[in-house]
Amino acid sequence: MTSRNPVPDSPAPEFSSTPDPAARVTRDDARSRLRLADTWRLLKPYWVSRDGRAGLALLAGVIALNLALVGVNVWLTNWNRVFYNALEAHDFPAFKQQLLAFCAIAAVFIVVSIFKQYYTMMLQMRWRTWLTTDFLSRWLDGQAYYRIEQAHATDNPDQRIADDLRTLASDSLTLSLGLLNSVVTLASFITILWSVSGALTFHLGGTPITIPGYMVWFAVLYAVAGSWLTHKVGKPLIGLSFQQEQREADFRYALMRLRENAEGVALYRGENTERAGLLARFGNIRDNWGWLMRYSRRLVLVSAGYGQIAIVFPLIVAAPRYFARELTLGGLMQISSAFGQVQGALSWLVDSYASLVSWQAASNRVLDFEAAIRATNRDAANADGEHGIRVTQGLPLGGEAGAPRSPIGAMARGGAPAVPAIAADGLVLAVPTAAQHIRELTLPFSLSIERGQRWLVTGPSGSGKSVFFRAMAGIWPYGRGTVDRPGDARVLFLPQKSYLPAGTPADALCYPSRSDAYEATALREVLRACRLDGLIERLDEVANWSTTLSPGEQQRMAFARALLQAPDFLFLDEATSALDEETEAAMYSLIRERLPDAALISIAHRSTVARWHDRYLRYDTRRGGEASVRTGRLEADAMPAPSPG
Ligand SMILES: Nc1ncnc2c1ncn2[C@@H]1O[C@H](COP(=O)(O)OP(=O)(O)OP(=O)(O)O)[C@@H](O)[C@H]1O
Repeated sequence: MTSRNPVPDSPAPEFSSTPDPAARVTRDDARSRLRLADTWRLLKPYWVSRDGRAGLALLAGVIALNLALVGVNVWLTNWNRVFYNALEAHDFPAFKQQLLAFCAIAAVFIVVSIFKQYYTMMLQMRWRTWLTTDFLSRWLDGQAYYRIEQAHATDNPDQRIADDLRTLASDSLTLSLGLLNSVVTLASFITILWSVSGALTFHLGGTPITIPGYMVWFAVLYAVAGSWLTHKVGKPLIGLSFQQEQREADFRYALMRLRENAEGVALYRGENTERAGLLARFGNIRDNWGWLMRYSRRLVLVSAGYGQIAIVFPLIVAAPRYFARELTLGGLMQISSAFGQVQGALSWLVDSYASLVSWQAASNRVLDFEAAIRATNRDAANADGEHGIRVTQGLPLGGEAGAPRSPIGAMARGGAPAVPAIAADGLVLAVPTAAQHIRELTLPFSLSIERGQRWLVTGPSGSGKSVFFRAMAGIWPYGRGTVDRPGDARVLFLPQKSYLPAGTPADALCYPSRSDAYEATALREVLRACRLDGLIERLDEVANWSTTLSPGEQQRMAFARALLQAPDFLFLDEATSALDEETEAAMYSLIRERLPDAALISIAHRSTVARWHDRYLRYDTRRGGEASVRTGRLEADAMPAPSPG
């Protein structure tokens, strides 16, 4: 039997088959660049916000604790000298005394470390909360989330909000506190090292040359060389890390889709195809990981080599003075310790490079996301009826009294409806196709939908009926023309696939309001009216209702929601397609009875729906592909026929 698993059980592959993605990303785009100015623009707003004041206070505390830790280190270095000198002098009482001193140093170190960690974590979460709230608002406001998906403007926004913002907040703090620590450590130890290292004198061409504080210069030289080399070797990792995150998110998304569509896959017995698809995505992760491994190997070679040499480097450099008996063993150990501190502080870049890489990659991903939100908002704001559908706010419903009712499709001069209505003027619907092009679905048409009217929308599958609904909802950006909507109207859309939010049936009925927005008796009543008696006792039961309820039950839930929320305009997109004819009639008669003043607009293929409507909007597809849209009065029980042309 052959296995369909495309990943062999052989030892780890060499990852050599794919081209080096680092070469690609470093060459072409911002994903791999160090974008410190842009990143700062991302980080700054929290610190000047209202919550930022508490954050600043916390930051001050954390900095103070960090400084205290540096102080403890200075204390420890001095202790080193005294302790080793006591050892060298075989001075047992001094040795015991220094052990006690060490206990005090260690106790202070432990307590300060605990609080530093605790408050740093607190600050990280405060900052992350602010960033997450801010980005969630930007993503949800103005329905940017919807337009981003339509335009495929960016990948995996969920991961950018959940993971990249977390990395950004926590690593920004860790890295900047580390940098601060390094600067303070450097300031504290450089004088110590300068004073204890003494001067080095050597002869160059017979001329004696003296370098004062020579250990300091060695430390600086060593750290600068190490940092330069690390940056040279490690820079491609930023782009690779960016891609790794993206591929991980793609894989997770594919797993989630399988979970959500478990029934469909199971019915098709699509496991093998799913496995192949999932493993292919995982293969992308592995490929990139291979390149990450290679570049990390080089980085570790540099940073580990650098760290190892740093252990003996000060001893070697100080050895001439020790063997010339200019230094005691304690002095040598103090020099070694102070050199370690200075060189360690100067090596912040080397030590933090791996974290810097993932921090910059996360920041670049958030910057990308931010740019996508901005671009989609800008496109929406720039929609002028010529380049995108313009949505305007028309007469409020309250302005209706005494206004003349317009005939079907009639518009007042200037394109605005004469009475409060949801109206389209010169509307051309389009859909995006490959490579930033759009395909127009319809010829221009105008119409006005007023309260109390009952429209049936028909036409061939794929002609653009649902797109028409989205345009009337004001969420469809592609096309031309204007959609005018009364600002105060309650408009409810029941899409083909009813949306049931996670939670209880009460949540689903009241959505998008909170579940306590309506009386429980009202909820029970609409459930009963929509023949969902079984849910009455389970109103507050949390379950995965979108997989538990049958499609017909879900459609009746949508009707119950409509009855409860009593909209002024009710759009039904094949909302009874899963119901038998008798139940369908019952649902429509409920709507007619209980919402007599509401405008009802239904998309339907079934002829039985026609009798509940008095007007029609019909798509007639032409040879060129675009559909012309006809409107008219509907005879009783008549489905509008396609036009002969
Ligand atoms: N987000 C989108 N991106 C690109 N094309 C889309 C998008 N949504 C819809 N389309 C395309 O627009 C066309 C019209 O789709 P629409 O869903 O409006 O058809 P419909 O008339 O409602 O069809 P049906 O009767 O089968 O439900 C189709 O060709 C569809 O593939």
